[in-house]
Amino acid sequence: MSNHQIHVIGGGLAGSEAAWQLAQAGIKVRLSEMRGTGEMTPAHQTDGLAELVCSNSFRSDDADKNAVGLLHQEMRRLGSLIMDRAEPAKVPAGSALAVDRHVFSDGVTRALAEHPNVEIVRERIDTLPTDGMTIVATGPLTAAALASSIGEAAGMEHLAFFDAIAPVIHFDSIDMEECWMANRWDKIGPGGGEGKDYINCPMNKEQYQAFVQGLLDGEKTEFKEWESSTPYFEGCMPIEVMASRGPETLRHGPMKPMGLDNPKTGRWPYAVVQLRQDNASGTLWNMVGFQTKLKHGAQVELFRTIPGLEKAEFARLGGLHRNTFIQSPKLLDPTLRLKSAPHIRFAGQMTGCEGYVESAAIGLIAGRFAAAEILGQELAPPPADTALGALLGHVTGNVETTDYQPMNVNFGLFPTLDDVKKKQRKEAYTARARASFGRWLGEVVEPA
Ligand SMILES: Cc1cc2nc3c(=O)[nH]c(=O)nc-3n(C[C@H](O)[C@H](O)[C@H](O)COP(=O)(O)OP(=O)(O)OC[C@H]3O[C@@H](n4cnc5c(N)ncnc54)[C@H](O)[C@@H]3O)c2cc1C
Repeated sequence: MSNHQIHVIGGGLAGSEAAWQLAQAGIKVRLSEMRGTGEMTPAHQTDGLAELVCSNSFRSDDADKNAVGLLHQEMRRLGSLIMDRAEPAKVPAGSALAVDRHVFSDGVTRALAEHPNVEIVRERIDTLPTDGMTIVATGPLTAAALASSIGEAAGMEHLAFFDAIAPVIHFDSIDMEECWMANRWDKIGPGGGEGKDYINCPMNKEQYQAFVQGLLDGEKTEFKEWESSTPYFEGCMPIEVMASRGPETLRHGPMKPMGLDNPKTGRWPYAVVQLRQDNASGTLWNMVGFQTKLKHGAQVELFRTIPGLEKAEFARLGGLHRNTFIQSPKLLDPTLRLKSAPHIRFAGQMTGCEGYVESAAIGLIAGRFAAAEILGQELAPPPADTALGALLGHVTGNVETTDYQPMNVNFGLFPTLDDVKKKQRKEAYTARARASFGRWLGEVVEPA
């Protein structure tokens, strides 16, 4: 079958889902996957499509109280292959959806191999196609030649080789009695304002020393050899690496107290942890300079010792891995097409979503957008108050971020519901999303 109508590059979570959506819409797909030719990414271990490279969990399956559970539900309503093949591969994991990774990957591979509209070709693609409709879904570990071809098309400065990420916290879990808003030296930023852009969490000497010790002692994620060859970005050094350089290093770096008068004491604290607004609505706040490779459990335990963050809820925890992603809000249009070359769409983690489910979800909607385009139909993006719409908004720039970084789906990406009591807010978000998603589905034209 060489008369394909679309070329999907990468048979991971996103590419498999995109290919499935297209095939189900009656479109002939060529799906190129380099594994199976003797090539391997540094993290994959098999030739199977949609291989899960690390944990075997799709996280919470609770569609009433959890944003990723809601995303599962929306994907199921759209006939997701990933969600469908997860079902028979399920292993017990409480309220989470976890799978036997081999059963799961075999199921996805078989479904695509048996589909009459899909041709799976084991080949490595080294350059972005100059014509023909294409979806690029080659993931965070995109092979080097294609990564540099993408860099040329996207502008090299837009292709990030990402290393460390800092945690992001839900605003309504921060104790603002303990913290205060201020800029260093009360400086007014370029965007104007009152010089009160940052949330500052004060520490005394004992708290600081215990915190530094906690960083040094905390359990770290071990990295494979390949990660040691990926250089850190300037200014993106993991915090525990800085802490290991000396007890005062952090007090002269990201935890510097200078110019930050605590209104309770009228003096600078011994050290300060600063949080910077991460989204336009102010529901998410980023821990400035706190990129880390501490294990997730160790991060939660240690960061909750910071005054004001005792009850912090994390929208994202810090992490470190090689990650190729593009500055999607700048480069892509609302249907994930590269503005400078609209025959190319991007999908999956390449677009700056984070996680298996999110990558598959962006693959799903990229497949649907491409199918609609080929069939001459209109497909409006899902509404911003649905999980899929909120995630797509993060990727395509409907939600403004001060610094575009990969992110899991979470309620902080949804339009706010301030008039609902905090206890009932999660259910209110999901109820609103379900109604909105249902209305949108009503408008989606399914192919005959
Ligand atoms: C080390 C590591 C650990 C992770 N752990 C987790 C975790 O525990 N939980 C979680 O939710 N997420 C995790 N992630 C994130 C996870 O990888 C992604 O969320 C998800 O797999 C991305 O889906 P994707 O389809 O975008 O990319 P992938 O699933 O990586 O698929 C991309 C595919 O493209 C292929 N490919 C690459 N280059 C080419 C080329 N030039 N030509 C042809 N094919 C190519 C690859 O072989 C691969 O099959 C981890 C990521 C990494 C790197």
